[in-house]
Amino acid sequence: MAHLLPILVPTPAHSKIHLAGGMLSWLSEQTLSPGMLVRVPLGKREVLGMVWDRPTETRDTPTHAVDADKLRPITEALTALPPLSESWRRLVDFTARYYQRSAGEVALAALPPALRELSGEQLARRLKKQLRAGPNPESAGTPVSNLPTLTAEQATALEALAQGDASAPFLLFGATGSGKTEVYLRAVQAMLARDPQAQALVMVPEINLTPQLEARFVERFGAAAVVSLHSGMTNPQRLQSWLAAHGRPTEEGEAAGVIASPVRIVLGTRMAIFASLPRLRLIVVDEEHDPSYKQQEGARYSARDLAIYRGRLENAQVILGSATPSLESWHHSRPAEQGGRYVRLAMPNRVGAIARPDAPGGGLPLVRRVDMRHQPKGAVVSPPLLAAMRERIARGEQCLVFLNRRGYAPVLHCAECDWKSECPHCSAYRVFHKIDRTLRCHHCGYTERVPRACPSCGSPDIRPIGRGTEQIEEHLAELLADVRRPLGAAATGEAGTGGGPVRIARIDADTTRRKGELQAQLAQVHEGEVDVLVGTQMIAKGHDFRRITLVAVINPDTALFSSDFRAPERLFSLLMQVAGRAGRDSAAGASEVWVQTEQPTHPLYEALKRHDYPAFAAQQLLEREQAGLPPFSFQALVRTEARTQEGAQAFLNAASALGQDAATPLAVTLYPAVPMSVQRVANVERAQMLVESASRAALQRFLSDWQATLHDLRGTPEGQGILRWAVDVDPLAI
Ligand SMILES: Nc1ncnc2c1ncn2[C@@H]1O[C@H](COP(=O)(O)OP(=O)(O)OP(=O)(O)O)[C@@H](O)[C@H]1O
Ligand SMILES: [Zn+2]
Repeated sequence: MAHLLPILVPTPAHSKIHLAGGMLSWLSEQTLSPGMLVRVPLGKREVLGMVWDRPTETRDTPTHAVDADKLRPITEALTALPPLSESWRRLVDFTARYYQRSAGEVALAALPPALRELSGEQLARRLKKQLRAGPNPESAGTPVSNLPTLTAEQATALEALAQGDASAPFLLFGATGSGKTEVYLRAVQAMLARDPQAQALVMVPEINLTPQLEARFVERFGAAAVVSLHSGMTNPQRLQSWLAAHGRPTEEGEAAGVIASPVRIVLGTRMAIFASLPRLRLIVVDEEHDPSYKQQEGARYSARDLAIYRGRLENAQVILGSATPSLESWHHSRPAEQGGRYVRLAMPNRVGAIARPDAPGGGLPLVRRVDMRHQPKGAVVSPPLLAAMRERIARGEQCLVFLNRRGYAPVLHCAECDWKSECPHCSAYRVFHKIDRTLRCHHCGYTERVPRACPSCGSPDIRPIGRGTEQIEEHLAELLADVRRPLGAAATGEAGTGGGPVRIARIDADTTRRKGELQAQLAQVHEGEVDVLVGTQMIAKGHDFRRITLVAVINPDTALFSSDFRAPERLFSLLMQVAGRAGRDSAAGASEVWVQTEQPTHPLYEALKRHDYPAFAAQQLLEREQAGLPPFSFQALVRTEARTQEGAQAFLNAASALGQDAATPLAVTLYPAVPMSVQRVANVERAQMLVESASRAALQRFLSDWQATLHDLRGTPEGQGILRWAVDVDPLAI
């Protein structure tokens, strides 16, 4: 007898099936349990699908009308692969519901792309191969012997973690260099020892931090115990990691779906939150405040927030770690009497400082502000900063110069006619890159040779305005041309280049395009072959540089005046992170952070000077509360793209008018449509509309009812001009 199976398939975002949750029905001769992969005919194509749970009254997955004549059989079932777990499926359901997408889209996007290509037979062969070749991950959890002695702060935090249960997530609030990674390593170790089957998931915000983390975990637990999952991997590599984490069927129990030896530790970026981890017991989210945890297309999920949800589903302990937590997480970790739900663990001191209690400020660098209003006009690097850098270099120490803007200059300008290097396709300027003499749009990629004369009036007097990392690198080379590296053996690096000229290196997206370049450049810094490192936020976070004793921030002020209410939070955490790269080796002399600013008394810099995140957070939260902003309210953005700005806004305003009756009783506010801050990209006009409520439940309720309205609008005159629209729940950039 044939069985009727509900199956999730990937569906185009605006189709009717999508609205129905992306679920359709097919016939199958075998009974297949939910979570199994199948290949099914869909229209003229054949696609990968996943058997899903039957909708129940309690779960409001809409049922798709079944037309008996049109029912088709599945092509095949990929029975070699054990089904995805119940809690994995509930994670997908939740993600789809919360972020207003279809479960089909979320589920299929969460699988490694290479799975889509494999037939049942090919997959079975792969699994057999992996079974034969695979190491035995069960041997993991017995780490190397000579572990560092824990600091008192680390020991206290670990004790609390050991006593905690999965019901309350932890926020590990640890200064930069306080040894948070060691806490993660020990927490994972303890979990693996306690439960011989347990799996741990450790997430970092950026791919460029995974090799470093992987090295530390592999060193501790052995290569067999660890796999990585991130978008920098090839499809076959990703499939292999994914299968290792999912576990294979035991040789005897293939049909029974018995899983053997899934790998114990998965390290990854945000996508790893959807890894199949059938025995997940611990989730670590490092640098939990980082905006990279938010997916910016498709289902716009926050991997940090999903970690909390998944922890609850799987009964797994969750540890969020940061020196500058997101204000949301900070607020959740207020004392329980005040309604806090997370447990806050503080590690205010650096590892080195604990060994040397005389070190001031917990071993954190001294922050100095340079008032740029009192410096020579036009100075890019102020004289006192330059003098300090020369001194450091002469002593064989390294300096890091941070500027969050790549290229040579953000604009090229004609003094004669006021022409600027605007992008013809975007409402933005093209950036001047001197190295290859190009003008490049950082939004659409449009690139041209730099003109010899002004394209508008022909004047040869065209000049760069403002500066990027390329220019700072060039400028510093001139300013430091007469400085020699010291001759002492300790400071000359492997290459023995003492007495030679100063070495300046630049690390940003332009210097690290090719695979391996970033790692090679970082290695040079670690080996002491570089005296001055210039870079963007790419070098600001996470790296454990041992010889940097001076960090300079060239021009952070612009972020103080942004219209985005999260700009100060982002700036503060970026500055704390970059400051955290200085003086990580306690053996080095006192380290410093120099901030060049025209607003030296700004409260943000005052708090930075004291390394006082709690004071900064308290002040920001007070402002947010008074203004009714997150975390005291909940937001979603609807974004549209159209050929004209009027078209983009017309859709939003029509949607708003149609939603008003439902919004009012729920106390949901619909704001007017506005152009996005970069209004036009690649000749497409963009607009957005904010939806806000003091209640998360009310906002959710409104959005899910409103979805159908938005879908239907596409067929009306107001919807005609629209190319795309999307809902972003809990948006990070407004
Ligand atoms: N108990 C310890 N004893 C000696 N060294 C330690 C100890 N714990 C950590 N370290 C070392 O201290 C340095 C800083 O630790 P780690 O990188 O874990 O800091 P972190 O808190 O993650 O910093 P950041 O937030 O800046 O990334 C590392 O080189 C690490 O090996
Ligand atoms: Zn452009």
